[in-house]
Amino acid sequence: MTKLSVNINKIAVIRNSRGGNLPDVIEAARRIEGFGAQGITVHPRPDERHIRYSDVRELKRVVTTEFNIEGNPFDPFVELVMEVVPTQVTLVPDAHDAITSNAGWNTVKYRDYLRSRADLFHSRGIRVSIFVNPDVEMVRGAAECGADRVELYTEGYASAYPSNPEAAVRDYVAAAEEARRLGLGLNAGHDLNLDNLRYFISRIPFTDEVSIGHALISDALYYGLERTVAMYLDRVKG
Ligand SMILES: CC(=O)[C@@H](O)[C@H](O)COP(=O)(O)O
Ligand SMILES: NCC(=O)COP(=O)(O)O
Repeated sequence: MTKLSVNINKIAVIRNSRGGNLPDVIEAARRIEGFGAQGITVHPRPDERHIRYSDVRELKRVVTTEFNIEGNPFDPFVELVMEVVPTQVTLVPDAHDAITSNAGWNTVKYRDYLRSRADLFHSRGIRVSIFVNPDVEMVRGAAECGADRVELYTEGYASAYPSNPEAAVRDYVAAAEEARRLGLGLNAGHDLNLDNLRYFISRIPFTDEVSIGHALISDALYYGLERTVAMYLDRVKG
């Protein structure tokens, strides 16, 4: 079964636009779990433009499903994750000024660095996922780093899907099969949405988890949060 982890960054964006605590990201996380999502994802960025480090600490106290923290393992991020001890940490190679994640790791070039970070997180029992492009060499590299899972960066899939779904998913199927052959778990995320999600899952049914934020929170403006979570849960059934 593929789990749906809802990325709540965008709820924090709205809150931060006015100061105060509306909408309340903690209450939103509680409701999202109550509506059936199997995980909560946050991606605190160094400028704290959406999720703040203080949100992450508070969320740890209320999240009862899988808690996934994403980010580049700079020292302050590592300290936060080691303190909070989420279910999973997803290592993403974001530049400080990146608008959003725009590439996976080069797991060959950064093998020693990633391995040292993975060892550290494992020492607290935290599952480690490494964000990679759909490239079998990068999946093999992630295994060499000691990752438990890879997260396939699905922006390329999402942008190519409308014109040719079969071509869009091809590299992802190959990367996913390599991950499975190596005994790695498989996550996927970025720009997944109500249109492209079912096909992805139908082609890679052994996907362990998808993390979805931007489209899901946008859809919630049209359909409401409860109905939107239900619609995404329906899509991940394949
Ligand atoms: C890792 C990833 O794919 C991103 O989608 C990210 O988690 C979203 O971050 P933003 O909400 O900052 O765009
Ligand atoms: N790991 C991807 C994620 O958490 C959400 O990405 P997006 O749906 O906001 O593009």
